[in-house]
This record gives sequence, structure tokens and C-alpha cells, in this order.
Amino acid sequence: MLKLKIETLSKEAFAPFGDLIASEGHDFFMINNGSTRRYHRLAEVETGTEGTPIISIFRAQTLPMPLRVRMMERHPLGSQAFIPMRGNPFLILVAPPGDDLTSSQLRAFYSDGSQGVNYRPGVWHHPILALTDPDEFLVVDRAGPGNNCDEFFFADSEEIVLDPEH
Ligand SMILES: NC(=O)N[C@@H](O)C(=O)O
Ligand code: NI
Repeated sequence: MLKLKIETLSKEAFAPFGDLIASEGHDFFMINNGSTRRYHRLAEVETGTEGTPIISIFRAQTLPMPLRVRMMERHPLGSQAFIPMRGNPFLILVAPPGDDLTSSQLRAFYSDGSQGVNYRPGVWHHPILALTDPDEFLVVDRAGPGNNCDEFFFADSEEIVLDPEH
């Protein structure tokens, strides 16, 4: 059985998978006559030449935990950002882009609820892993032509477990 280690989310740790969307620890400049900090260009929205960036809200239910991880997905044509709208912690499960996904590449992270993430195109990720039921996330991703969602299923013989309590 592979019990996934849950790492603290940071800009550096998440860099192989995309961008951390958080004000903490990020540069800013003042706008609005000095009343507002602008944490500028935290992430880039990628939609390819034919796509359109869109904003949606995901109202997610929690999955039974500990979770048996059976699948991952990726969006080859565009990025996908998840920003927590209610400040609740949530989990992120990712793996580097590529066609030969193996469970040894999986990386799990814990967001404290003040941090969002932006998956770069092609980065493998598990569908949203809310820890509060329900929870809401602002999602910025791509609408447009072409297949933008590949799924990968691990073999039944692979027992991969994600346990937020450990
Ligand atoms: N399918 C969809 O819109 N959501 C997934 O991409 C996800 O990452 O949750
Ligand atoms: Ni996705």
C-alpha cells in the first residue's frame, strides 16, 4: 500500500506543477491611492490559441477519507486554477506532466485555505479534494474546442491512500 505523505503547500514545492495563488510571502505594490496592495500576476492563465479563459464556481462535496486514489486527470490544452472562496483548507494531489504516470510521481499538498493553485497545462491532478462539505472554489480554466480532459486510472492492484489525518 502507498500512503501518500501530505506536504505543506509552498511556491517552491508546487513549482513543478504550477503556481501558488497566495498573498503571504509574495511581493506587492500599492494601488488605489495607497489603500490596496496588488499582489500582481500570481499566475498565468493558459488557454492555447483557440481557447477562452472562463471563471466558474465549483461547489464540491467531500470524498470519504482516507481516500483510495484511483484516478488522475489532466487538461492538455489549458491551465486550471482553484481558489478557495470560503477560506477552508483543502488537499491537492498532483503529478508532473507526461504520458507515463506512475504512483511514485504523486505529490500531495495541504492548502491552509488562504492558498489557491494554478495547474499548468498537462499537469496530472486529482479532482478537487474539499475537506469541508460543501465547499466552494473559484475556478479559472479554459473553454474551447478539442479534448481538454484526459483521465488515467491506476491498476486495481495499486492501493494508493490519501489520509488527511496522517
Ligand atoms: N472536470 C472539471 O471541470 N473539473 C476537474 O477538472 C477538476 O480538476 O476538478
Ligand atoms: Ni481539472
